[in-house]
Amino acid sequence: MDKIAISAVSYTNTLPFLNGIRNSDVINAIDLSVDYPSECARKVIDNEVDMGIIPIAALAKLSNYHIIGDYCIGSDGAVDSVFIFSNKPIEEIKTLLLDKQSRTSNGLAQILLKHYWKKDIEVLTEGEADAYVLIGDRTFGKKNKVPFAYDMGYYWKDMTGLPFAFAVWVSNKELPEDFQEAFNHALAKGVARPEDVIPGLPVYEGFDYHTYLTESLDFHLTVDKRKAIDLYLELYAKLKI
Ligand SMILES: C=C(O[C@@H]1C=C(C(=O)O)C=C[C@H]1O)C(=O)O
Repeated sequence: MDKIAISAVSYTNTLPFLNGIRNSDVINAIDLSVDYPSECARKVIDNEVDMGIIPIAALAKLSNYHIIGDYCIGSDGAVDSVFIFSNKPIEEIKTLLLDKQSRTSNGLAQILLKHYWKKDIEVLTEGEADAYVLIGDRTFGKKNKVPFAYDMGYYWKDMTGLPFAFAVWVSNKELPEDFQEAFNHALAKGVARPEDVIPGLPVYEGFDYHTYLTESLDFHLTVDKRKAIDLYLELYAKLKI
């Protein structure tokens, strides 16, 4: 059988998964690329790959998809790498710049602004704005340096009482059952030892990888995270985007 083409997120949050995959025989059955999340989504949507860990917002664009395995990039409250950063309090912002690398958090920011902060703002994809969305490693250590930082995992939990799944493993076609099992087993091995990926990572002042990987991130795709995905997709569908 041809190798299964997979696009994985290129951020630290996915390193435990990649560690599990690379230390398992499943690596011989796949063709792996790493991309930023919106590009992972595009590759799965355009059928350039068979599977990826893709932003949940992209599920709205897939007519036929299969969630693979029991893991996700998620959090139960503050995640420490998905923010709205701003020079003024969020109550005062009028414009929001989106992050080209994101899909879920771009939608989440708009959901929170509408339903949590009850604000109608203008959304920009280019140029200067009062506030901006930023995700992934580019946020590390930034929350103490920017005047206002809003962790979207925290505000989602405050609004809904639910944890959140930012990205899930998804295929755009039915994949063999034995592959799915082996892949899920590799992911399980990786997330059982997330701290194994820390040695050698770049240092960011005020950012602790151990806390991030073992406490802030929560890789288990639980029933409540699946509820959060359904609720997010319902609210996302009602945004004017
Ligand atoms: C926790 C994170 O979750 C992510 C956020 C995503 C998005 O906004 O589309 C997609 C994948 C994840 O990388 C992060 O990027 O820091």
